Amino acid sequence: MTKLSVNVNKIATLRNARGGNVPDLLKVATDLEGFGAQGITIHPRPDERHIRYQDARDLKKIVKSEFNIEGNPVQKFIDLVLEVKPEQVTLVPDSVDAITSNAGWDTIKHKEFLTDVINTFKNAGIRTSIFVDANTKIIDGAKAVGTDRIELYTESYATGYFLNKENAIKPFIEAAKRANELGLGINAGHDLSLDNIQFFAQNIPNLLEVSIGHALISEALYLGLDNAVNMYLHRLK
Ligand SMILES: CC(=O)[C@@H](O)[C@H](O)COP(=O)(O)O
Ligand SMILES: NCC(=O)COP(=O)(O)O
Repeated sequence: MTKLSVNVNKIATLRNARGGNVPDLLKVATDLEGFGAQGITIHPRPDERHIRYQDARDLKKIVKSEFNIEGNPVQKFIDLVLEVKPEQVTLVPDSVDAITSNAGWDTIKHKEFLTDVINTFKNAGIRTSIFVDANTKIIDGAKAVGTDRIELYTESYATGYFLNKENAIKPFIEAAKRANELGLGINAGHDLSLDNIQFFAQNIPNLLEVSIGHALISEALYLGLDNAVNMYLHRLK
């Protein structure tokens, strides 16, 4: 079964727009779990434009499902993750000024750095995942740096889905096949939506987890959070 982890960055974006506590991020996270979400994901960015570092500490106290913290492992992020100790940390190579994540790791070029950071987190008992493109050489490199899992960066799948979904998913099937051969766990995320999730989950063997934020929160404006979560769970069965 593929777990659904809901990324609550957009709830924090909305809250920060007025500077108060509406919507209440902690209540939303608890309610999402009540609706069936099997994980909560956050991606604090250095400018704290949505998730604040304090949110990570506060969420840790109330999240009962799997807590996943994503981000670029700059020292401030590493310190936060080691303090909060989520179940999973996902390393993402995003630049400070990126609007959103826009690339996976070059696991060959950054082999030494990734090996070092992954060791630090694994020694602290935190499962590691690294954000990667669907490329078999990069997956081989992911194995070499010692990560427990990879998170497949699905933007190209989501963009290609409406043009030709068979073509769009091909590299992801290849990448997943290699990851399975190497014993790497497989997560996926970025621009997954109610439109494209079922085809993805049906075609990727041993897909352990998807983290979804932007589309799910947008869809919930029409459907409500409870319905949106349950529609994803139904498509992931
Ligand atoms: C790694 C990934 O794809 C997501 O975490 C995405 O980057 C969400 O971040 P934003 O909400 O800042 O776009
Ligand atoms: N890791 C991907 C994630 O958390 C959510 O990405 P998106 O659904 O907001 O594109």
